[in-house]
Amino acid sequence: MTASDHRHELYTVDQVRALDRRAIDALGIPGYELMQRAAAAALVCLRQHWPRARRIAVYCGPGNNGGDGFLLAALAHEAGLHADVIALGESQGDDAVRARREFELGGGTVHPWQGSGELPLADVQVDGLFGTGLRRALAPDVAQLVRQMQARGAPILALDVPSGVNADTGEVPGESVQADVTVTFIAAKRGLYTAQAPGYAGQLQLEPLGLPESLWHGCRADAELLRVQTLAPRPRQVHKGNNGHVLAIGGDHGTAGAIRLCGEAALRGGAGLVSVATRSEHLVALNSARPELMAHEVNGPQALAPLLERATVLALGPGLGQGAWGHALWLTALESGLPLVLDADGLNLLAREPRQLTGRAVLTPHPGEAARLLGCDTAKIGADRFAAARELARRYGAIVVLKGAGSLVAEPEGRVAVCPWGNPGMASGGMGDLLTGIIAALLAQGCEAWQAACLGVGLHARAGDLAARKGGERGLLASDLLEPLRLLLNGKGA
Ligand SMILES: NC(=O)C1=CN([C@@H]2O[C@H](COP(=O)(O)OP(=O)(O)OC[C@H]3O[C@@H](n4cnc5c(N)ncnc54)[C@H](OP(=O)(O)O)[C@@H]3O)[C@@H](O)[C@H]2O)[C@@H](O)CC1
Ligand SMILES: Nc1ncnc2c1ncn2[C@@H]1O[C@H](COP(=O)(O)OP(=O)(O)O)[C@@H](O)[C@H]1O
Ligand SMILES: [K+]
Repeated sequence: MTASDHRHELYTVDQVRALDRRAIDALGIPGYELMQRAAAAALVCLRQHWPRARRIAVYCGPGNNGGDGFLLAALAHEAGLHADVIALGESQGDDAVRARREFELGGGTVHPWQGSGELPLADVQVDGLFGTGLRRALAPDVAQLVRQMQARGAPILALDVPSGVNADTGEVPGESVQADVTVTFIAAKRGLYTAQAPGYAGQLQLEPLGLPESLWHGCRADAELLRVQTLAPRPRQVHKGNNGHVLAIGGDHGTAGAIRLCGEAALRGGAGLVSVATRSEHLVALNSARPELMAHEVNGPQALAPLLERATVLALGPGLGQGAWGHALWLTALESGLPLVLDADGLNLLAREPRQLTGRAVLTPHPGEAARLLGCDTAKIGADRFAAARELARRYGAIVVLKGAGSLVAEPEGRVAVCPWGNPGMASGGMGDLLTGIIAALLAQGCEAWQAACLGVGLHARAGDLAARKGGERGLLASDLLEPLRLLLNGKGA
């Protein structure tokens, strides 16, 4: 295995620092050498993305991220590019000071940033302000610089991390550079893939800097990136009874759409049979819109009982409401002990009446629902989505999908996977109902809860990307994902 095989592993900032230290102390590669390798890799990346660039402007902060910037500017200058360097204050630390001197010895001039002023013209701007050392929101004068860089309009290559993004959590506590490309060094930082970071990192490129495999021995990643996965082909002789029977429960007065989308997604996700337990007024519409769904009038727990006997998996919550009807069905469904996906009001009821879930259970909260389940505010969830997802999984004894850009899948023992797909077109009503149905269908076909959640989240997000590629992000409807979902599930359309 080579270092490049670690690109699906995600690390915390502390872990990346430990890897840096190990490269220096155990492998004997000086920090300055790593900085030189980072600068050289970044210049290659810059020239690959912008082969016609002749003038670059490099913005350097006081730490080692700035050091990377100075050395990149020195290399660019040697290669015949015009490189302007703008520095935030004095450089700190031996390597950064030496890098700055190297640039100056090569004939370069460093322009200190005075808090205001014109920025140089450039074909590409390089962000070497802050990397993994960012510890707080950018100060007003730095935020002003970032706004001016952005207003310049030239594309931005961020070194290691877009300045302003917390590489551990993906949180952006104030202003941040919005990069077109981020070239990140040695190991993938987990925070670049979730929360607000995906909106700032642009295209992510990992450069392992030629470090040997032995660097990773004994260093476990904190999380992993989801990979493209599909199910094995179906055996020729299967019948519908082999593919499970999903019972979708929900659709109180006025919310028929949620349970219909969930049921349709379960069908398109490959469940053998899908029943819907809902209010009587929805039956005609459900039957005529999607005759393959078996819609049942359920007035209360007694009518639910025979449906529970036939079901193998439950999708509990879309449009369920939190009134007496929804609550009674929720209790009866949970008591059945069937494998289930719990979403929407199914989660809100769980927040009201907390309990450990047993057996195969997947919870799919968005940050608002997650906050209710943990008894905190939504901002706290966004401040560390990794911690929130892990705590939810532990507290409720279930697999948890924390939705939103860079959805996380967490299990009670602490394993976390991050979804690199999906797009802002998916920020529209009904998308979550679809995910519930897909995961339920995968459980029904025999997947374990972790596998169903990972595969379901990946298929849902990739279906969203495929649908958006066809017609654009704005105006994307949840039901537009159903056809691409079917293609991807069968290994087509990628
Ligand atoms: N080590 C290695 O082997 C390798 C490291 N590499 C590179 O080094 C980077 C990490 O370097 P780093 O640790 O020096 O941190 P960096 O991101 O430059 O920032 C620290 C400085 O910023 C300051 N500061 C922080 N937040 C601030 C704020 N909001 N507003 C204002 N100031 C703020 C902070 O000040 P302090 O908080 O200490 O007061 C300190 O002065 C890494 O991302 C990669 O690019 C590569 O070369 C490969 C090998
Ligand atoms: N900006 C985005 N990038 C990627 N995925 C997104 C984005 N916005 C929403 N999604 C996905 O769409 C789904 C929305 O779910 P949810 O908020 O429960 O919607 P609803 O309640 O309307 O069904 C989630 O799977 C979420 O991860
Ligand atoms: K940076």
